[in-house]
Amino acid sequence: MSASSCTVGLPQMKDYVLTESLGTGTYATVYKAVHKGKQKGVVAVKCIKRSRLTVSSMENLLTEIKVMKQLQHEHIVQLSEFELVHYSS
Ligand SMILES: Nc1ncnc2c1ncn2[C@@H]1O[C@H](COP(=O)(O)OP(=O)(O)OP(=O)(O)O)[C@@H](O)[C@H]1O
Repeated sequence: MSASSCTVGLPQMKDYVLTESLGTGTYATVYKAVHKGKQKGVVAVKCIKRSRLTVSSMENLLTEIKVMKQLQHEHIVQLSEFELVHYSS
């Protein structure tokens, strides 16, 4: 899959170019992205809207990240990394 050159309005990340939206959930939008260094190829980047998080949903999210980091299974998406980025939408 190739990266689109039009990324206006998409969150900017240091190591990834976000190319298109894949879907939106309660707290986040998930984008297709390409690793700039090409080592990781095409990935899904989940961008969580901080303004939508309550204290308890933030705690749930941190627990989810902790658990996802430990899971390794062929039928479960592998969490690669977690990064805190500020952007205006
Ligand atoms: N790894 C992925 N690859 C491709 N698309 C994805 C991936 N993860 C999520 N998506 C898409 O993005 C959407 C939003 O995902 P997200 O995890 O934010 O919410 P959800 O779990 O679907 O819903 P909710 O948070 O409301 O329970 C999904 O419904 C799916 O369409």
